[in-house]
Amino acid sequence: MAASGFEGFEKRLELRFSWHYPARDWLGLRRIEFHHLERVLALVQCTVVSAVGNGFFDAYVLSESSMFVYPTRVIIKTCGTTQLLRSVCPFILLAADLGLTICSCRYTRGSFMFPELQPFPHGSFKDEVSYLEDRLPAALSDRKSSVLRSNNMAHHCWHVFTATGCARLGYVTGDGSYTIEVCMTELDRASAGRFYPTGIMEGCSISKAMTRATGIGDINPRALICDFAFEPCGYSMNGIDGDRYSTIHVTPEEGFSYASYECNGSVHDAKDEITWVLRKVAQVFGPGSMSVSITGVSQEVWARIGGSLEALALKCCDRSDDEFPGAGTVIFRTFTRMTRSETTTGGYNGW
Ligand SMILES: C[S@@+](CC[C@H](N)C(=O)[O-])C[C@H]1O[C@@H](n2cnc3c(N)ncnc32)[C@H](O)[C@@H]1O
Repeated sequence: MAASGFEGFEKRLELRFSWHYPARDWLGLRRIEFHHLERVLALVQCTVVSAVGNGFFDAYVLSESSMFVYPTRVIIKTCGTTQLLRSVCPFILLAADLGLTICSCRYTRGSFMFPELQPFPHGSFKDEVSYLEDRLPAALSDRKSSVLRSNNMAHHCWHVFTATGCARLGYVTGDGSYTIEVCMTELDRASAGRFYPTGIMEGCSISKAMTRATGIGDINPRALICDFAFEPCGYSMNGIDGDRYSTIHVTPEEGFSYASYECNGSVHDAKDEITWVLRKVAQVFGPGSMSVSITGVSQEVWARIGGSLEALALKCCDRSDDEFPGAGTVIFRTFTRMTRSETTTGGYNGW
């Protein structure tokens, strides 16, 4: 790995809100004026590079990853040396002005490639947790922080903090919805090379050409894609499909290559939909290592996903699960590319 480079691993924050009775309107947080969002993002140290919305939510591609604003939920994911947690207090205040009270907070991230470059409080998980503990209202009393470890790949640990106020604040769990977060490193060089603009792409939008040429556009053909190509390399996209979002961010530079995929879904979706999606994601990037974290699905769904990645020569080398009060179970798996001998001898080590 390079001594120093762009930090691809994102920090992700999800804040959910409930209405003060009797206030309620169908736009909720989507009423926050754009200049207020820009001020919050300035604190985090990133900007909006493009935006799209539908009847359910607004999706923003940021200079460092993405933000999704639903009527009662905001998801913000930022990479590099951004200070994501500085957005917590402003969002709580902006929501309060609209009659919304925070009822849950979830913060997740992988292990940084260059932790020494992270500004406070992101230099350590302990500082991040203290920062959140100090700023969240006491009513979010069910709290837990945990690091789900990968024994075989020390650089693929999953850091999770949750705080909920449960039913008394209107927070609902167990509705069958889930979120998948995928982090991939050591991207196949040919695949990573497609995220550098080339002369062949002249004459049409570079980002659209990347979406098409890489196969990203086929992951969910129903989704409206808002994509962005960085100079001299790099790519981000948000997909919107009804109330579902998906997002991909790519750092293609050799030595610290990284790509992430994230989407939300429901256990009531077609049985093999998520399996197909993850297979396609693995095919697009050809990662040497891949971690998958899911909140809200059963072990049975996991077994299907694992079997399908194995068929792409990715073996599960670690598993770690943890229960979070009021927030459900987080399942974390890490995979590595099989060696040639493992693929020929069927080296699958079980799920
Ligand atoms: C696509 S952005 C999104 C970050 C995402 N979390 C990731 O690393 O996969 C990161 C890539 O864009 C490149 N890049 C170029 N200009 C950038 C900018 N102003 N801000 C962030 N990334 C930029 C980086 O070198 C890197 O390859």
